[in-house]
Amino acid sequence: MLKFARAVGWAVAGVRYAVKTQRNMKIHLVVAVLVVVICLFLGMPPAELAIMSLTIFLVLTAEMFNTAIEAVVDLFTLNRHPLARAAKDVGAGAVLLTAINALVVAYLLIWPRLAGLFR
Ligand SMILES: Nc1ncnc2c1ncn2[C@@H]1O[C@H](COP(=O)(O)OP(=O)(O)OP(=O)(O)O)[C@@H](O)[C@H]1O
Repeated sequence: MLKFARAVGWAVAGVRYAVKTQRNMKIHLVVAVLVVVICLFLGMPPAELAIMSLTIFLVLTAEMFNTAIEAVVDLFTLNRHPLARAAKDVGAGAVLLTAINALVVAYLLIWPRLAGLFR
């Protein structure tokens, strides 16, 4: 049990590191809170809230992996190297894909409800 608690502590430290050091992670978190508030305000049903939750955590998780990749690359070399660039670019590309997915989901689930408010 103590071992599990310690592992959770290290995992939380990882999230704190990403939030502290990554400007994008802070932006993702602010946007996530705003989106959750909007979804609750719009009275979104549970199934759609679950999709929003998955979408939000997908972006945050991708940013965490991207941060880990950047740290490992920088640990390995601070010199310019095509493979270092590829690793960082691919990590950033993964975050971009999850962000595009988030836009699609927001367009499908939030936009119609918001538009409905002004009709
Ligand atoms: N060692 C390297 N060799 C070659 N290209 C690199 C290297 N480090 C970074 N780059 C290039 O610069 C880009 C930005 O790298 P950087 O480490 O500044 O990441 P970042 O996306 O700005 O991260 P952060 O969110 O921490 O600012 C990378 O996507 C990559 O194209």
